Amino acid sequence: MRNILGIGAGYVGGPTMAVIADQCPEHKVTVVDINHAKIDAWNSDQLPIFEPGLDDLIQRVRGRNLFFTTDVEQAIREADIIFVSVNTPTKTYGEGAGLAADLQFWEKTARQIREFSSESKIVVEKSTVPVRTAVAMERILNDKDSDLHFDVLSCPEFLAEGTAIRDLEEPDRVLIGGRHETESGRAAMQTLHDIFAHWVPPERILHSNVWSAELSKLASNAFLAQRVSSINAISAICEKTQADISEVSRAIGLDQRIGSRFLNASVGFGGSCFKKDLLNLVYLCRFYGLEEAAEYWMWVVKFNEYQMNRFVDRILRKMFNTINGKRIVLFGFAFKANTGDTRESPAIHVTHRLLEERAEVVITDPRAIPNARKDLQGCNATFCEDPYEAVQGAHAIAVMTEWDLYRQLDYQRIYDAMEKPAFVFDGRNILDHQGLFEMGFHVFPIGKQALSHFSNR
Ligand SMILES: NC(=O)C1=CN([C@@H]2O[C@H](COP(=O)(O)OP(=O)(O)OC[C@H]3O[C@@H](n4cnc5c(N)ncnc54)[C@H](O)[C@@H]3O)[C@@H](O)[C@H]2O)C=CC1
Ligand SMILES: O=C(O)[C@H]1O[C@H](OP(=O)(O)OP(=O)(O)OC[C@H]2O[C@@H](n3ccc(=O)[nH]c3=O)[C@H](O)[C@@H]2O)[C@H](O)[C@@H](O)[C@@H]1O
Repeated sequence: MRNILGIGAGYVGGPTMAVIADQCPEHKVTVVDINHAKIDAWNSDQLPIFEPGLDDLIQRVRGRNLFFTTDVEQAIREADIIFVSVNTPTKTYGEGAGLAADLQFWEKTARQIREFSSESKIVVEKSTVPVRTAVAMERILNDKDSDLHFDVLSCPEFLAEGTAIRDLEEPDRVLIGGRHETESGRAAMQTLHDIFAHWVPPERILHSNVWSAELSKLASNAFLAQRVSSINAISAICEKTQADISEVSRAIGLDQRIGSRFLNASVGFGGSCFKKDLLNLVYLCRFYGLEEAAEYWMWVVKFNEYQMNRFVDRILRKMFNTINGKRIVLFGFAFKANTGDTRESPAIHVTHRLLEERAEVVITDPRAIPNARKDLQGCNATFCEDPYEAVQGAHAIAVMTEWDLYRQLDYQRIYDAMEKPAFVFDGRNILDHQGLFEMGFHVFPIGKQALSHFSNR
């Protein structure tokens, strides 16, 4: 039996450690966090995050070989292997503000590990960190005055929210970056490999040097974000030319070199990581004097901002250049479906812009209203669980999140409840546009021809 510890009980730490506990019943897995309320929630029936399949998983393993605690000191003392999944947000102060990753939580964790350890341990970077962070960690951990030795491995996490449990149980790959050149480095990599080998086929467990593993994580998110910005750039030209983005996505996605996934045009990408990791990559490129590479990745972020603004500009233009006093209902506030997470959600930016135009903004979402309330503290938006109630007297609906629920609503009932002309701006292209148009709505999808009852004159 091994004692495995996870530090950080957030969107990554909680689900990741739960899957390890489930798949490795002979090991004891402990998860610690400095946030007491979060640990209390993990120990209750109201988990701190919503993720399909998570409740059942936690029921199965909690108290068996998975334990949540705030006792950092004891947990570190007992652990053989420590996975660190603390937050690494964009720095907001000093050198690199607005671009670089803020590693203060990571460094504090490393110092705690050193302080409370009386035996050598393996430390695994699960958090997304800048390339070469492991060197700093090794230097902090491997104090010259101590006989203890810490091997630092990079094992970046690739799960996506909303599908986290499936992604963890059936990963495309697990990446283990370590120091092949030393005996203890090789042994540490093998120990981590053996944990994942409980359920991940060996050909999907890749070994590399630490720097490649760290950089692969930033590169992977940069490519995914770039793909969304690329399809969104094509959506803009579709709207001008009567090409249809769904038809274009399908056509290009059938080329096996391109692939069909992740080609959905949208109001823009959100989530806690794409922008943060792109900015971090930009910072690193600049740090190494690669100005052109930095500019290249910066454009992915800039284009995403343009796409969100384009969406609001269109609402304004189509609603006769004024939305002052008009009730606009956002269908969805989460940054994607099947999560309550709203970090960097395009809905936040869209709400602020609509409020600047003095619209009356009403927000509905099946999971994200508690987070939306926090994001919009001090703003004049209202929240409404029931979409039918939200649309009473509304002038427009803007679909922000691709929840299935919104496909299944009774749109005739909604149309009847709204002011006329009634507008739909589908920021996710999930609704039946023709059907809505036939009911009387004026429909504005992304990257497709508008279906409007007004003549073009
Ligand atoms: N959210 C996601 O889908 C993914 C996130 N990542 C990366 O994983 C890392 C964590 O992300 P999230 O789980 O979303 O963050 P999160 O904010 O949900 O969770 C981080 C947790 O670490 C805790 N923490 C901070 N310092 C601590 C300390 N010294 N001791 C104990 N606990 C401490 C915080 O209280 C918080 O609960 C980030 O680097 C992120 O880039 C990677 C893949 C997916
Ligand atoms: O490092 C991370 O945090 C994670 O970031 C993303 O996962 P996540 O942000 O949870 O969700 P995605 O499914 O990637 O969606 C990100 C954003 O892009 C948008 N998106 C995605 C796909 C698409 O075709 N179109 C589109 O607009 C989504 O709506 C969402 O706002 C990556 O997919 C994960 O591999 C990675 O581990």
